[in-house]
Amino acid sequence: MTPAKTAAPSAPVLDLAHLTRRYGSLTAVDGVSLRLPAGARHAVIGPNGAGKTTLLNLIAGTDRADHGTIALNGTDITRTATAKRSRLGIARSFQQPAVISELTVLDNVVLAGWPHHPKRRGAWRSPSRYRLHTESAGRHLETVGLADLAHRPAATLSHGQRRMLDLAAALAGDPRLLLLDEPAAGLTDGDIGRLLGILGGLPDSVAIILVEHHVEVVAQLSTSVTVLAAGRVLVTGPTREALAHPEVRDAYHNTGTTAERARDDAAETVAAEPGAEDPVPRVAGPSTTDARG
Ligand SMILES: Nc1ncnc2c1ncn2[C@@H]1O[C@H](COP(=O)(O)OP(=O)(O)OP(=O)(O)O)[C@@H](O)[C@H]1O
Repeated sequence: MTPAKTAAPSAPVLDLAHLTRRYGSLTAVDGVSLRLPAGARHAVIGPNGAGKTTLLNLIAGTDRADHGTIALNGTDITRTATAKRSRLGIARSFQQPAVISELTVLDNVVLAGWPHHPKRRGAWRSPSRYRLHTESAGRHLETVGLADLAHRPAATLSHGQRRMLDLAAALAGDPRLLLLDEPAAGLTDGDIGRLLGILGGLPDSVAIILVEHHVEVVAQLSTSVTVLAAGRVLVTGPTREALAHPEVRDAYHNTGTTAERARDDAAETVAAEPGAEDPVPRVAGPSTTDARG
């Protein structure tokens, strides 16, 4: 009997090699290599149009790379369909929360978790199976603080609550890798505090890649950062060092208002940390970058 092929225990949760995506003459993602260990808390930042969302799309499978490879837990998924990637453990939230307003809060999460459930067949025909789905969905709503609103139509939620529901839906498949696209966008300070608490409380079994302009969120949640500029990796390294890197500040300084704000936030955040006056910058070259923080 041939033993089943299993990934080595040390296999990174995600291994991107020379990932490239072109749209006509524009190279949106340009030779990005990145290796993330299990349980990583990794942020991707950069100016508008740097290729951050495109990178998430390539990892999730909603867009295809022209060149390069993607491995999840040691398995090549470069050509794997989006739905299968999702069943393999990749989940994502969107810049605009993907919430179905006509459904209840609970049923949004039930629906998101349904393709992942071992007893998914016939869920809508069997009350007992539907109950299994709702129990699991209820736990995710508790995680994001929406359990009390489970039976309300999603249409009645505030923007912040819709973001939390989108997060609960992403968690519904018990992902190994969670891709978050600007989860703090449009949130109040109170909502951002709640978001930080929720994401900070997720178990290490869930690795997170966070695309975020809000640098305080990046500084608090991530242990490592990749800075993209024009599709290329400008810097990858431990969060404090990456945010303090002079090229990062320059890159942000030369772009629009969001980037300038992020630069200023970064400077303040870094300055507030002990030893911040001694950053040890590390610039990533074109070779694979290990993002252990
Ligand atoms: N489907 C597409 N067709 C053509 N060009 C695209 C497509 N998707 C993205 N682009 C272009 O690729 C570049 C990278 O876009 P992307 O959305 O990944 O940047 P981003 O870093 O996420 O920006 P933002 O911070 O504004 O969300 C941009 O110039 C964008 O206009």
